[in-house]
Amino acid sequence: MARIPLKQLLADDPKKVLVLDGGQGTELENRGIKVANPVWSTIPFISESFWSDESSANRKIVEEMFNDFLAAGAEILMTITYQTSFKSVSENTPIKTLAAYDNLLTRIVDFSRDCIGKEKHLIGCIGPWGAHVCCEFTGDYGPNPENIDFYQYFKPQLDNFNRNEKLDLLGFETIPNIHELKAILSWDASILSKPFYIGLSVHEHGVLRDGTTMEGVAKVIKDLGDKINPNFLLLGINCVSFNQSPDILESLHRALPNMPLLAYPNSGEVYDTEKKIWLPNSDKLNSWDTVVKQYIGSGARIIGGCCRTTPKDIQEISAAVKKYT
Ligand SMILES: C[S+](C)CC[C@H](N)C(=O)O
Ligand SMILES: N[C@@H](CCS)C(=O)O
Ligand SMILES: [Zn+2]
Repeated sequence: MARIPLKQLLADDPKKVLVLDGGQGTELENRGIKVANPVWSTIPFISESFWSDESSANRKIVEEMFNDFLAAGAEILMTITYQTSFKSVSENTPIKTLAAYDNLLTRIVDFSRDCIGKEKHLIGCIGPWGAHVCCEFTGDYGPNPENIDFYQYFKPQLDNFNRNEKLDLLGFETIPNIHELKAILSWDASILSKPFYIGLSVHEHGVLRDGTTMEGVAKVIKDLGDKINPNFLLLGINCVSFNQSPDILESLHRALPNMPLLAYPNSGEVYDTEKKIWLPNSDKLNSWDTVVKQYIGSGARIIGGCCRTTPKDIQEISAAVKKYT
Protein backbone atom coordinates (compact mmCIF):
# COMPACT_ATOMS: atom_id res chain seq x y z
CA MET A 1 0.00 0.00 0.00
CA ALA A 2 1.36 3.41 -0.96
CA ARG A 3 1.87 5.87 1.86
CA ILE A 4 -0.86 8.47 2.19
CA PRO A 5 0.64 12.00 2.10
CA LEU A 6 0.75 13.25 5.70
CA LYS A 7 -1.24 16.41 5.02
CA GLN A 8 -4.07 14.29 3.63
CA LEU A 9 -3.77 11.65 6.35
CA LEU A 10 -4.10 14.26 9.11
CA ALA A 11 -6.97 16.07 7.35
CA ASP A 12 -8.96 12.94 6.42
CA ASP A 13 -9.03 11.59 9.97
CA PRO A 14 -9.05 14.46 12.49
CA LYS A 15 -8.64 11.96 15.35
CA LYS A 16 -5.55 10.26 13.94
CA VAL A 17 -2.47 10.62 16.13
CA LEU A 18 0.78 9.20 14.80
CA VAL A 19 3.32 7.56 17.09
CA LEU A 20 6.87 8.82 16.50
CA ASP A 21 10.09 7.01 17.45
CA GLY A 22 12.27 7.88 20.46
CA GLY A 23 15.68 9.40 21.18
CA GLN A 24 17.87 8.01 18.43
CA GLY A 25 21.26 9.52 19.31
CA THR A 26 20.98 8.54 22.96
CA GLU A 27 19.64 5.10 22.05
CA LEU A 28 22.67 4.51 19.80
CA GLU A 29 24.77 5.56 22.78
CA ASN A 30 22.91 3.06 25.03
CA ARG A 31 23.82 0.41 22.48
CA GLY A 32 27.53 1.20 22.43
CA ILE A 33 28.10 3.89 19.77
CA LYS A 34 30.12 6.81 21.13
CA VAL A 35 28.15 9.87 20.01
CA ALA A 36 30.07 12.45 22.10
CA ASN A 37 31.81 14.14 19.16
CA PRO A 38 31.19 17.23 16.98
CA VAL A 39 28.77 15.50 14.57
CA TRP A 40 27.03 13.64 17.40
CA SER A 41 24.74 10.82 16.16
CA THR A 42 25.96 11.24 12.55
CA ILE A 43 29.20 9.50 13.55
CA PRO A 44 28.43 5.89 12.52
CA PHE A 45 27.67 7.03 8.96
CA ILE A 46 31.01 8.77 8.52
CA SER A 47 33.14 5.64 8.41
CA GLU A 48 33.28 3.96 5.01
CA SER A 49 32.97 0.49 6.59
CA PHE A 50 29.37 1.29 7.57
CA TRP A 51 28.57 1.33 3.84
CA SER A 52 30.98 -1.26 2.49
CA ASP A 53 30.50 -3.95 5.16
CA GLU A 54 26.89 -5.03 5.60
CA SER A 55 27.81 -6.91 8.75
CA SER A 56 29.60 -3.97 10.40
CA ALA A 57 28.84 -3.74 14.12
CA ASN A 58 27.56 -0.15 13.93
CA ARG A 59 25.31 -0.95 10.99
CA LYS A 60 23.74 -3.78 12.98
CA ILE A 61 23.21 -1.47 15.97
CA VAL A 62 21.40 1.15 13.86
CA GLU A 63 19.24 -1.49 12.11
CA GLU A 64 18.30 -3.05 15.45
CA MET A 65 17.41 0.34 16.89
CA PHE A 66 15.00 1.03 14.01
CA ASN A 67 13.54 -2.49 14.39
CA ASP A 68 12.98 -2.01 18.11
CA PHE A 69 11.23 1.35 17.63
CA LEU A 70 9.03 -0.22 14.94
CA ALA A 71 8.20 -3.20 17.17
CA ALA A 72 7.30 -0.74 19.95
CA GLY A 73 4.65 0.83 17.70
CA ALA A 74 6.35 3.75 15.91
CA GLU A 75 4.47 4.71 12.74
CA ILE A 76 6.66 7.64 11.73
CA LEU A 77 10.43 7.60 12.17
CA MET A 78 13.35 9.94 11.62
CA THR A 79 16.61 9.86 9.76
CA ILE A 80 19.56 10.14 12.14
CA THR A 81 20.65 13.49 10.74
CA TYR A 82 20.28 15.91 13.67
CA GLN A 83 23.89 17.11 13.50
CA THR A 84 24.45 16.40 9.79
CA SER A 85 24.44 19.97 8.47
CA PHE A 86 27.00 20.69 5.74
CA LYS A 87 28.84 22.96 8.19
CA SER A 88 29.07 20.35 10.96
CA VAL A 89 30.08 17.58 8.56
CA SER A 90 32.55 19.53 6.40
CA GLU A 91 34.30 21.14 9.39
CA ASN A 92 34.61 17.95 11.43
CA THR A 93 34.90 14.95 9.11
CA PRO A 94 36.83 14.00 5.95
CA ILE A 95 33.68 14.79 3.93
CA LYS A 96 34.46 18.24 2.51
CA THR A 97 32.70 18.77 -0.81
CA LEU A 98 29.03 19.36 -1.52
CA ALA A 99 29.01 16.30 -3.81
CA ALA A 100 30.40 14.03 -1.07
CA TYR A 101 27.93 15.54 1.41
CA ASP A 102 24.99 14.90 -0.94
CA ASN A 103 26.15 11.33 -1.33
CA LEU A 104 26.24 10.92 2.46
CA LEU A 105 22.71 12.26 2.95
CA THR A 106 21.30 10.18 0.09
CA ARG A 107 22.91 7.04 1.53
CA ILE A 108 21.52 7.76 5.00
CA VAL A 109 17.97 8.33 3.67
CA ASP A 110 18.12 5.19 1.47
CA PHE A 111 19.39 3.15 4.41
CA SER A 112 16.73 4.53 6.79
CA ARG A 113 13.97 3.81 4.27
CA ASP A 114 15.26 0.25 3.87
CA CYS A 115 15.24 -0.16 7.67
CA ILE A 116 11.64 1.00 8.14
CA GLY A 117 10.07 -0.38 4.94
CA LYS A 118 7.79 1.32 2.40
CA GLU A 119 4.69 1.80 4.55
CA LYS A 120 5.94 3.86 7.47
CA HIS A 121 6.43 7.59 7.14
CA LEU A 122 9.97 8.96 7.21
CA ILE A 123 11.04 12.36 8.52
CA GLY A 124 14.21 14.07 7.30
CA CYS A 125 15.55 15.30 10.65
CA ILE A 126 17.22 18.74 10.65
CA GLY A 127 18.76 19.98 13.89
CA PRO A 128 18.95 23.69 14.73
CA TRP A 129 21.74 26.11 13.80
CA GLY A 130 22.68 25.97 17.50
CA ALA A 131 23.43 22.24 17.39
CA HIS A 132 26.85 22.76 15.81
CA VAL A 133 27.87 25.04 18.68
CA CYS A 134 25.76 23.16 21.21
CA CYS A 135 23.49 26.00 22.32
CA GLU A 136 20.14 24.38 21.54
CA PHE A 137 19.36 24.30 25.27
CA THR A 138 20.29 27.94 25.97
CA GLY A 139 19.02 29.65 22.81
CA ASP A 140 22.00 32.00 23.12
CA TYR A 141 22.78 32.71 19.49
CA GLY A 142 25.23 35.54 20.28
CA PRO A 143 24.76 39.33 20.29
CA ASN A 144 23.19 39.63 16.81
CA PRO A 145 21.04 36.56 16.09
CA GLU A 146 19.07 38.63 13.56
CA ASN A 147 22.19 38.78 11.38
CA ILE A 148 22.81 35.02 11.20
CA ASP A 149 22.42 33.67 7.68
CA PHE A 150 20.21 30.72 8.60
CA TYR A 151 19.39 29.98 4.96
CA GLN A 152 23.02 29.55 4.02
CA TYR A 153 23.45 27.16 6.97
CA PHE A 154 20.43 24.96 6.18
CA LYS A 155 20.47 25.13 2.36
CA PRO A 156 22.65 22.09 1.54
CA GLN A 157 20.62 19.77 3.80
CA LEU A 158 17.32 21.30 2.70
CA ASP A 159 18.09 21.06 -1.02
CA ASN A 160 19.01 17.41 -0.68
CA PHE A 161 16.00 16.48 1.46
CA ASN A 162 13.54 18.44 -0.73
CA ARG A 163 14.61 16.33 -3.70
CA ASN A 164 14.35 12.95 -1.97
CA GLU A 165 11.03 11.21 -2.54
CA LYS A 166 11.76 8.67 0.18
CA LEU A 167 11.15 11.43 2.76
CA ASP A 168 7.57 12.34 3.67
CA LEU A 169 8.18 15.24 6.02
CA LEU A 170 11.02 17.53 7.06
CA GLY A 171 11.48 18.11 10.78
CA PHE A 172 13.26 21.20 12.06
CA GLU A 173 13.76 20.29 15.66
CA THR A 174 15.00 21.67 18.98
CA ILE A 175 14.70 25.26 17.66
CA PRO A 176 15.56 27.50 20.65
CA ASN A 177 15.68 31.01 19.17
CA ILE A 178 12.93 33.24 17.78
CA HIS A 179 15.14 34.60 14.96
CA GLU A 180 15.71 31.07 13.72
CA LEU A 181 11.97 30.38 13.85
CA LYS A 182 11.25 33.60 11.93
CA ALA A 183 13.85 32.69 9.31
CA ILE A 184 12.43 29.20 8.71
CA LEU A 185 8.90 30.57 8.48
CA SER A 186 9.99 33.25 6.01
CA TRP A 187 10.94 30.61 3.41
CA ASP A 188 8.33 29.95 0.77
CA ALA A 189 7.46 26.73 -1.07
CA SER A 190 10.31 27.22 -3.55
CA ILE A 191 12.79 26.85 -0.67
CA LEU A 192 10.81 24.44 1.51
CA SER A 193 8.95 22.36 -1.02
CA LYS A 194 8.09 19.41 1.21
CA PRO A 195 5.69 19.32 4.16
CA PHE A 196 7.57 20.33 7.30
CA TYR A 197 7.19 20.78 11.05
CA ILE A 198 9.00 22.86 13.62
CA GLY A 199 9.83 21.48 17.09
CA LEU A 200 10.63 24.19 19.63
CA SER A 201 13.19 23.84 22.40
CA VAL A 202 11.34 25.27 25.40
CA HIS A 203 12.52 25.99 28.92
CA GLU A 204 10.90 24.25 31.91
CA HIS A 205 9.18 27.55 32.73
CA GLY A 206 7.36 27.51 29.42
CA VAL A 207 9.27 30.08 27.37
CA LEU A 208 11.43 29.45 24.30
CA ARG A 209 15.05 28.96 25.44
CA ASP A 210 15.81 32.56 24.40
CA GLY A 211 12.99 33.88 26.61
CA THR A 212 10.24 34.37 23.99
CA THR A 213 6.78 33.50 25.32
CA MET A 214 4.46 31.08 23.52
CA GLU A 215 2.25 34.11 22.73
CA GLY A 216 5.31 35.68 21.10
CA VAL A 217 5.83 32.52 19.04
CA ALA A 218 2.15 32.53 18.06
CA LYS A 219 2.36 36.18 17.00
CA VAL A 220 5.08 35.38 14.47
CA ILE A 221 2.77 32.82 12.88
CA LYS A 222 -0.38 34.95 13.05
CA ASP A 223 1.44 37.95 11.55
CA LEU A 224 2.35 35.88 8.50
CA GLY A 225 -1.36 35.40 7.79
CA ASP A 226 -1.98 33.81 4.41
CA LYS A 227 1.66 34.35 3.42
CA ILE A 228 2.53 31.28 5.48
CA ASN A 229 4.19 28.46 3.54
CA PRO A 230 1.40 25.92 2.80
CA ASN A 231 3.89 23.14 3.58
CA PHE A 232 4.03 24.16 7.25
CA LEU A 233 2.02 21.27 8.74
CA LEU A 234 2.74 21.11 12.45
CA LEU A 235 4.31 23.09 15.27
CA GLY A 236 5.32 21.63 18.59
CA ILE A 237 7.89 20.98 21.26
CA ASN A 238 10.75 18.51 21.46
CA CYS A 239 13.58 17.68 23.84
CA VAL A 240 11.73 19.59 26.55
CA SER A 241 11.36 18.33 30.10
CA PHE A 242 8.93 15.40 30.41
CA ASN A 243 7.24 16.74 33.58
CA GLN A 244 6.50 20.22 32.20
CA SER A 245 5.73 19.19 28.63
CA PRO A 246 1.91 18.84 28.95
CA ASP A 247 1.59 22.37 30.36
CA ILE A 248 3.89 23.78 27.69
CA LEU A 249 1.92 22.12 24.91
CA GLU A 250 -1.32 23.36 26.45
CA SER A 251 -0.01 26.94 26.41
CA LEU A 252 0.96 26.59 22.75
CA HIS A 253 -2.52 25.23 22.04
CA ARG A 254 -4.14 28.18 23.81
CA ALA A 255 -2.06 30.60 21.75
CA LEU A 256 -2.71 28.78 18.44
CA PRO A 257 -5.93 26.76 18.86
CA ASN A 258 -6.19 25.68 15.21
CA MET A 259 -2.59 24.63 14.69
CA PRO A 260 -1.91 20.87 14.55
CA LEU A 261 0.72 20.20 17.23
CA LEU A 262 3.37 17.61 17.98
CA ALA A 263 5.19 16.70 21.18
CA TYR A 264 8.21 14.54 21.89
CA PRO A 265 9.82 15.41 25.20
CA ASN A 266 13.09 14.06 26.57
CA SER A 267 13.28 11.84 29.66
CA GLY A 268 13.63 14.83 31.99
CA GLU A 269 17.39 14.40 32.36
CA VAL A 270 19.52 17.46 31.56
CA TYR A 271 22.35 17.60 28.99
CA ASP A 272 25.77 18.77 30.15
CA THR A 273 27.04 20.49 27.00
CA GLU A 274 30.69 20.50 28.14
CA LYS A 275 31.00 16.85 29.11
CA LYS A 276 28.32 15.71 26.62
CA ILE A 277 26.61 13.54 29.25
CA TRP A 278 23.07 13.45 30.66
CA LEU A 279 22.55 14.36 34.32
CA PRO A 280 19.64 13.18 36.46
CA ASN A 281 16.91 15.73 37.16
CA SER A 282 13.63 15.40 39.03
CA ASP A 283 11.73 12.13 38.98
CA LYS A 284 8.94 11.53 36.51
CA LEU A 285 5.80 12.98 38.09
CA ASN A 286 3.42 11.34 35.60
CA SER A 287 3.15 8.27 33.43
CA TRP A 288 3.13 8.39 29.63
CA ASP A 289 -0.54 7.46 29.87
CA THR A 290 -1.35 10.72 31.67
CA VAL A 291 0.96 12.85 29.55
CA VAL A 292 -0.28 11.45 26.22
CA LYS A 293 -3.90 11.99 27.26
CA GLN A 294 -3.10 15.65 27.97
CA TYR A 295 -1.19 16.08 24.70
CA ILE A 296 -4.14 14.72 22.73
CA GLY A 297 -6.46 17.10 24.58
CA SER A 298 -4.18 19.93 23.47
CA GLY A 299 -4.31 19.06 19.78
CA ALA A 300 -1.25 16.82 19.35
CA ARG A 301 -1.21 14.82 16.09
CA ILE A 302 2.28 13.31 16.39
CA ILE A 303 3.60 12.05 19.73
CA GLY A 304 6.90 10.37 20.56
CA GLY A 305 10.05 10.71 22.62
CA CYS A 306 13.30 12.67 22.31
CA CYS A 307 16.66 12.24 24.03
CA ARG A 308 17.00 9.40 26.55
CA THR A 309 13.64 7.90 25.66
CA THR A 310 13.79 4.27 24.53
CA PRO A 311 11.65 1.69 22.73
CA LYS A 312 9.98 0.96 26.09
CA ASP A 313 8.78 4.59 26.23
CA ILE A 314 7.44 4.29 22.68
CA GLN A 315 5.56 1.13 23.65
CA GLU A 316 3.86 3.04 26.49
CA ILE A 317 3.11 6.01 24.20
CA SER A 318 1.65 3.68 21.59
CA ALA A 319 -0.64 2.00 24.14
CA ALA A 320 -1.84 5.40 25.41
CA VAL A 321 -2.45 6.70 21.88
CA LYS A 322 -4.58 3.62 21.15
CA LYS A 323 -6.50 4.16 24.38
CA TYR A 324 -7.26 7.85 23.84
CA THR A 325 -8.00 8.00 20.09
C1 LIG B 1 20.19 17.07 21.36
S1 LIG B 1 21.77 17.32 22.01
C2 LIG B 1 22.08 16.04 23.07
C3 LIG B 1 22.81 17.05 20.62
C4 LIG B 1 24.21 17.11 20.86
C5 LIG B 1 24.81 18.47 21.03
N1 LIG B 1 24.44 19.41 20.00
C6 LIG B 1 26.30 18.29 21.06
O1 LIG B 1 26.97 18.66 20.10
O2 LIG B 1 26.79 17.76 22.03
N1 LIG C 1 16.20 13.77 16.92
C1 LIG C 1 17.42 13.62 17.67
C2 LIG C 1 17.50 14.44 18.92
C3 LIG C 1 17.12 15.81 18.88
S1 LIG C 1 17.33 16.73 20.34
C4 LIG C 1 17.55 12.21 18.10
O1 LIG C 1 16.54 11.53 18.23
O2 LIG C 1 18.65 11.79 18.37
ZN1 LIG D 1 16.51 15.47 22.12
